[in-house]
Amino acid sequence: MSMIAAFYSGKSILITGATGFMGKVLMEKLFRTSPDLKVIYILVRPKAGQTTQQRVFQILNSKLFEKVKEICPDVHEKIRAIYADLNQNDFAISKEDMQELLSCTNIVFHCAATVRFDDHLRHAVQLNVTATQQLLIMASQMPKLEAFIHISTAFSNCNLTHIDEVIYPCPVEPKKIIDSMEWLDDAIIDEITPKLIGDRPNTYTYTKALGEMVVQQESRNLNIAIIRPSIVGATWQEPFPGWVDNLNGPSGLIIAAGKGFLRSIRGAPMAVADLIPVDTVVNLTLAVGWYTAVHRPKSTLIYHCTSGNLNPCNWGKMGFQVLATFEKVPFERAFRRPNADFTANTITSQYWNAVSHRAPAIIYDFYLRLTGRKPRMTKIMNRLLKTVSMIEYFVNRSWEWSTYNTEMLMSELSPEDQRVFNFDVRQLNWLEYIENYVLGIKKYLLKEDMAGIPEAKQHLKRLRNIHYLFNTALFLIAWRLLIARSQMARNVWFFIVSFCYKFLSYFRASSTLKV
Ligand SMILES: CCCCCCCCCCCCCCCCCCCCCCCCCC(=O)SCCNC(=O)CCNC(=O)[C@H](O)C(C)(C)COP(=O)(O)OP(=O)(O)OC[C@H]1O[C@@H](n2cnc3c(N)ncnc32)[C@H](O)[C@@H]1OP(=O)(O)O
Ligand SMILES: NC(=O)C1=CN([C@@H]2O[C@H](COP(=O)(O)OP(=O)(O)OC[C@H]3O[C@@H](n4cnc5c(N)ncnc54)[C@H](OP(=O)(O)O)[C@@H]3O)[C@@H](O)[C@H]2O)C=CC1
Repeated sequence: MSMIAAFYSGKSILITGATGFMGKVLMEKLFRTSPDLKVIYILVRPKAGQTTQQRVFQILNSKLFEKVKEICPDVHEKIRAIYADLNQNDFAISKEDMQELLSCTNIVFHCAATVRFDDHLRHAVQLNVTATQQLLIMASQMPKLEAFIHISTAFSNCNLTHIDEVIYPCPVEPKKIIDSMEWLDDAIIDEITPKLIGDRPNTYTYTKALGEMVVQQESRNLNIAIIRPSIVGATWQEPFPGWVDNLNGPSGLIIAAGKGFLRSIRGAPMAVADLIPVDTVVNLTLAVGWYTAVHRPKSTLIYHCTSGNLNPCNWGKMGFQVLATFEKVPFERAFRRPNADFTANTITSQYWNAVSHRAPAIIYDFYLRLTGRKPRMTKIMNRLLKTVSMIEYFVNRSWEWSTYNTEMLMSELSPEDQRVFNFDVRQLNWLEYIENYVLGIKKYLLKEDMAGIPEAKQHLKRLRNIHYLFNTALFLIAWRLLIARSQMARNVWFFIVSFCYKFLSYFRASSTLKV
């Protein structure tokens, strides 16, 4: 019997960010391994015209929860969706709901965050810092609370190259930042943002670092742990391989490459691609919840959930495998044939941006205009290039994260728990994982049918022919213009033509002699 699964039985668990990528996988695993848990409270806001209940209904009816519904048929009754907006005071939770949360919660998993790299500092601070502080104040009023698990990111200290499982202080105290966000206007915040974030690349990593400091400062006598995952990707094994439902991290860029929009990224092929499957992160999170509650470590432990030091894979290898998978299972209706590359050189990268990204978009928009349609490709390309510029920081560097606490925890687990809550990335086969990731993107994100693969391959063949035809035409036009203008080009041209003529005459003569 798994000790971790048994621990969560009968428990009331509060999850923030349960409608997000990681939150859904966390809920799924909890229900699947501990179907006897008492209740999962989730803080949800209405979104995109859906009420909180409709959102929960949609999640439970998704492919991800198919297995859960077999194992835990009353899953609908065990989820209690509580209306909440983490941007508001007291999260806008009603008095009755707040009372219930405070008196019943045993474990808190705090996953909610804004993960946008370019979020305005005010909003990023509100969600990643102030909301964390408020949640900790709530947690301190929960008499039955056994553990509070905060999800941070391995990149919260990406300004360093070697990162230990400790909290590094930021120059300005989080409380001062929180206070200043209340009275500074947007223009001034915009001005001071680069100075505040310093050598971090964006407001996301900066506010996640502040969030960790808040956790440390507000921990009081709570049992707290922090998990720092690196780049979270599709599921490795559970509940099935390749599940993914958003465009964050590499997923959106894999689509862009597979559809032929993305042809080049300024990135170092040898830099470590520190990806970590979402089910691995969830397994570690649940193991940490158990360990923190049962063993009550004296201080707040930080767990790095990374792959680089135990089982490294670099961007070059990853990109190569992504492209190899496109050969077998191409995406439908590609704009161009997938053929992306990592370029370390800035000038080469700018050249490819102009030739392989912007020029085809302009030509395609011209074609759309000619055929009476609305041009859209330049807009798509600009957005893609903006996204690429934001991730460049992460694909041009390697980091080293120490994983002592994570390895210590692994050794504390029973063999059964090591199997059920496996977070040992040494067992991960990258080539298989990446192939399943690409397949998962095709199935669960793009919702493309496998039956369409022959047609997709046919389409790629047509694109290849158009590409050859286009290049030949372009070459002939350029050559024709050149020989019209330059004597030297004309000389070269006559030389080639006479050489070919002599070559052919020689062969004709020698074959006649043989006969
Ligand atoms: C030898 C051979 C080699 C061969 C090589 C071949 C290569 C082979 C191929 C490639 C292989 C692998 C590649 C490697 C990649 C590495 C990734 C590393 C990531 C590292 C992250 C690490 C950080 C730490 C991790 C963490 O801790 S946190 C998680 C990370 N957080 C995020 O990933 C949020 C990002 N996003 C945003 O920051 C915002 O999205 C924003 C982008 C500002 C836009 O913002 P905005 O312009 O306002 O517009 P949106 O409304 O947001 O979106 C507007 C439109 O763009 C869409 N779109 C949103 N996103 C993305 C996205 N990603 N990718 C694509 N599209 C996206 C959205 O669908 C909407 O499309 P539409 O619906 O309009 O059609
Ligand atoms: N994805 C990754 O690569 C990595 C993620 N992380 C961390 O993991 C955690 C989970 O990330 P992930 O699941 O990928 O992120 P998602 O963007 O998928 O999910 C974010 C969650 O936070 C919720 N949320 C955001 N704003 C509010 C709000 N105002 N009120 C209530 N809920 C809100 C979202 O709700 P809604 O659905 O309503 O928007 C959603 O449930 C985050 O803390 C992130 O920093 C760390 C490393 C890597």
